[in-house]
Amino acid sequence: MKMDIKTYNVIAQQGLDVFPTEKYTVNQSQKPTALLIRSQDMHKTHFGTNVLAIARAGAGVNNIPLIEAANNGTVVFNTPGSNANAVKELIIALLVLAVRPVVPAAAWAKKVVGADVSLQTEKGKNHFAGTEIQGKTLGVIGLGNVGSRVAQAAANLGMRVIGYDPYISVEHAWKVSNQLPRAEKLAQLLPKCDFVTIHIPYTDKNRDLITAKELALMKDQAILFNYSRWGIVNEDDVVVALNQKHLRKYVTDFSSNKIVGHPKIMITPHIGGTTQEAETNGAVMAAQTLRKYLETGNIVNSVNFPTVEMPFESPVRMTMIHQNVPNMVGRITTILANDDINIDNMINKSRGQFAYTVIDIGQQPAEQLETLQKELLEIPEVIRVRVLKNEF
Ligand SMILES: NC(=O)c1ccc[n+]([C@@H]2O[C@H](COP(=O)([O-])OP(=O)(O)OC[C@H]3O[C@@H](n4cnc5c(N)ncnc54)[C@H](O)[C@@H]3O)[C@@H](O)[C@H]2O)c1
Ligand SMILES: O=C(O)[C@H](O)COP(=O)(O)O
Repeated sequence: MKMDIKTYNVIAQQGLDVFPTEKYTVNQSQKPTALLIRSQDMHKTHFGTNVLAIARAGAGVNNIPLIEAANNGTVVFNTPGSNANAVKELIIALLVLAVRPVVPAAAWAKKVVGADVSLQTEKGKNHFAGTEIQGKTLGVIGLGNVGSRVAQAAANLGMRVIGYDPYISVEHAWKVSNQLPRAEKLAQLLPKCDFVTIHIPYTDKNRDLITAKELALMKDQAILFNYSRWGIVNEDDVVVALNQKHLRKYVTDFSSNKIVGHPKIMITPHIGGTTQEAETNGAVMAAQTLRKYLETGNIVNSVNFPTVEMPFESPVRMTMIHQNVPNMVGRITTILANDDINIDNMINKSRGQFAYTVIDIGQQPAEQLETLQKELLEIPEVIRVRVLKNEF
């Protein structure tokens, strides 16, 4: 039977082309095998136990209930870095647009008409003087895929850059230049910066990271950019800081009733990752990750399960999603031993309260595999058991 992939949001065709039609259908079943999504709010969208995996083409996964999905036996993936360049380029453009009145100048120039249009337009330039970003200080909160690129690009343009990321991964720590000054605390970064840009995930910990207290620490007339998510910046406090003429501008990808229409707030409609290149990268990466998991059980780029990669060399593979409690491997292998099944290869890894075990075995009659699957599912802590046939 073919596996069905259900899509939500706009998914680039190049991503859908990753699924060969001999094995997959797209949006053809009421009970899809997996979901391929972008910002669809999965907290409000029901997905059944038929859903083995959800791939988010993009970075942010606050739209997906990760623990509930794991308890449902659903592995969730994202596509780290797939749209980071798109966001980087936009932030650089917005930094310039925040200090050069390009948009109002162009709007004004459009309205100048008449025989002496060239002269009149030229005369108007004095009303549209700006400043430069070179030599100014940019604070970058979060030095992951987006933040590290923004920091490097801004430094290349002659800005002084200060980074802040107390949780930086080893991978990103290597990517960020060791010349980049880092703040140990947010309170050290904020008073030094003319611009502050935020590139962190929305989590419970990061809710209201920027409130009146942090805004008060910012330099007078500083400009704040939020291209991360709603909720990280307290909008009531931002409006107060703008009205008190302390903060100069707030530039964000996320609109709301609290900020829309404010003269010092520039809002874009969540377009940070909306370029053809980023949409293609994300869709292809998500689709490839899904295929790998569906066909081999291997997990890469998951946000609720550990990375588990083992070459699929035996005729049959059993994968088990279970709670991370003692003696699971013992109980699983005892069932196999009782059924007289020899293990060719196995791996077990955990992440938080969940774990994943992969066991490769020789060819077995279909009925025996069915019985084995049932027996393994009888272990109360086992959430899902899959049996995969090696097709290569
Ligand atoms: N506007 C858009 O279209 C758009 C596009 C891409 C990403 N995003 C948002 O930006 C976020 C970051 O994207 P990314 O690809 O760089 O993710 P990433 O996972 O590569 O990097 C996030 C970084 O933030 C750091 N971090 C977490 N909490 C922090 C905190 N309190 N202070 C400082 N650093 C902290 C982490 O250690 C990590 O290095 C995403 O989660 C998403 O919400 C938005
Ligand atoms: O987290 C992300 O990757 C961005 O916010 C992009 O979201 P989108 O795929 O809905 O444009």
